Amino acid sequence: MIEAQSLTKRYGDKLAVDDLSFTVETGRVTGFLGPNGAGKSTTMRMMLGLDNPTGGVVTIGGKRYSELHHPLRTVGALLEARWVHPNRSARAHLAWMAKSNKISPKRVDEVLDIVGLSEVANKRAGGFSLGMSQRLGIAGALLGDPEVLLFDEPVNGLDPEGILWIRKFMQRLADEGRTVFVSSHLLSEMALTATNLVVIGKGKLISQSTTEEFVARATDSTVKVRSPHLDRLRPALDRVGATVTPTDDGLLVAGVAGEKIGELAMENQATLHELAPQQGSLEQAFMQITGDSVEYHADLETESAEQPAGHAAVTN
Ligand SMILES: Nc1ncnc2c1ncn2[C@@H]1O[C@H](COP(=O)(O)OP(=O)(O)OP(=O)(O)O)[C@@H](O)[C@H]1O
Repeated sequence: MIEAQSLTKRYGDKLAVDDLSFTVETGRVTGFLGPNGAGKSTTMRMMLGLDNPTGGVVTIGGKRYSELHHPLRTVGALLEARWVHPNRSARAHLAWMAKSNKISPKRVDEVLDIVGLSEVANKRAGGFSLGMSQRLGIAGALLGDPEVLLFDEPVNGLDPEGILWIRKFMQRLADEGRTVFVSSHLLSEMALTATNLVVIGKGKLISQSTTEEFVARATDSTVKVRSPHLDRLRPALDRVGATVTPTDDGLLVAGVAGEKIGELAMENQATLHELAPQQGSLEQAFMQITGDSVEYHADLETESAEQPAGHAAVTN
């Protein structure tokens, strides 16, 4: 289990992580979600003792990183910029890591096999594709057979096959009883990968819950309404304080239950052609829960513009 308590990191004037408290459970994939600059990498660096908190503490299995006797046997990490000597083979790289961490050399071939790199084990890592490099990074993280694994934006830049592989692999690690904590700014990716979510924005905790709860909380109250008499219904909805968004063929109504909308329609003699609670996507939930956070909205727009088709169109 990972536990952050009032974790804070200040860089000069910039509060990168602001009084952040959350727990990450064993045997699950927990997504660490937030837009670029939210403080995810900084938090992960503090978990790994690569950065010192300005305040608060983060522990892994009850201990700070600096207190771990064999860190690599407790926590393995794949950080964004993983350095591998380009002329070294995958096997040589892992053998060097194993040696410097007093891990049996036998483990090198085991982890190469686990990540599916056995056939290219003697090839130069410099010639590896991004997907293969990520696998090599994961092999390194697994060397000490750790209970806890941290992945910082592991699918960034990967093709669909690479993304699928990482997703399944993380699920397998969690099924083995490990704690898997994975950061991403891709909400739709997290909806498919993580059962739990820790969501942050501007260094602060926004939400900690299961992915299902996170989506349900925001989307239960959104109802699609179609009616030939919207001119009569809309003012009534406004009067009860509903948030109304016009769509191509009707309205999306938030903040008022479907039953109440039905009653308002009857009272105002508006025929209803459709009254449908919406099963929202994680993106919608995110927008609702983060409210008017400009930073998030900007990020979501960029994201939907950048994501390949099929990757963005994921609902829960
Ligand atoms: N070494 C540093 N010195 C100064 N500011 C920093 C440093 N590292 C991070 N920051 C700032 O702290 C904030 C949080 O950055 P961080 O990289 O942790 O966010 P992130 O959520 O991981 O974003 P990204 O997805 O872009 O990596 C940002 O505003 C960043 O510019």
